[in-house]
Amino acid sequence: MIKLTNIEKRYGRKKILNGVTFEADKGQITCLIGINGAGKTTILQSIMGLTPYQKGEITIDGEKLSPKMLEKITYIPDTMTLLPKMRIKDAFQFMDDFYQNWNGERAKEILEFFKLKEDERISQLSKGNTAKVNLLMGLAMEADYILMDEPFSGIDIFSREQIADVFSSHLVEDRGVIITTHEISDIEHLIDKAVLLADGAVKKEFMTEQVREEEGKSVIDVMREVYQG
Ligand SMILES: Nc1ncnc2c1ncn2[C@@H]1O[C@H](COP(=O)(O)OP(=O)(O)OP(=O)(O)O)[C@@H](O)[C@H]1O
Repeated sequence: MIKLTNIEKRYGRKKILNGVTFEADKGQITCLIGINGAGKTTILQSIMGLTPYQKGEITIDGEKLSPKMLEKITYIPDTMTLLPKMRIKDAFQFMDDFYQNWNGERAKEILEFFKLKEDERISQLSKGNTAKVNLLMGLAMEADYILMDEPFSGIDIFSREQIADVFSSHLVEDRGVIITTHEISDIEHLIDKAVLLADGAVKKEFMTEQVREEEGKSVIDVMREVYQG
């Protein structure tokens, strides 16, 4: 489990996170939901130790962040980090050379799933295919937890559907996934837990199925109550 307790984060004098507390379990997809600037990326970066926070605690399977614990997590940012000149197969080779927990078989499996060709150059990928390659690079790492920043943002409906299919496949099954979004409607059916953010804090955290079954509400219904009510 990834557990955040009372995380406070400032950029200069501006408080971005003001006591963020939530948990993300293995075997579940947890979705951080909030408007642009709510602090979603900052939360993922804090978990990864990429940005310092001033107060609070983050633990992974009960232990504090350390380089060893970070091996359990893979972070998929919302921007392409591979060199534009590379072909997909070069990226695979690079990962194989430098990362012990790179699973080349799985990378090829996902490549086929997305119907991408390993000869394609990173610079020539469409926006949707860029998102798919980003996702692929993260999912092919042997990690217990996957953090993904806006994996569905700005891409067409067909690419979104393909990406959604990966989320409900064995490629994600046992892992703990945290994804961020400011647009829940397309992915509501995929997520197990929703964490609603506003004003630097968690306004509500709930299991989507429980709320659906016990209260007959969708995630969007709950969002309306929290953000507009
Ligand atoms: N390096 C930085 N220096 C100063 N302020 C920053 C920095 N990075 C982010 N911020 C501010 O922190 C706040 C939260 O940003 P963050 O990117 O975490 O939000 P977000 O919820 O991921 O937004 P989006 O949906 O647009 O990606 C914003 O007000 C942003 O301007």
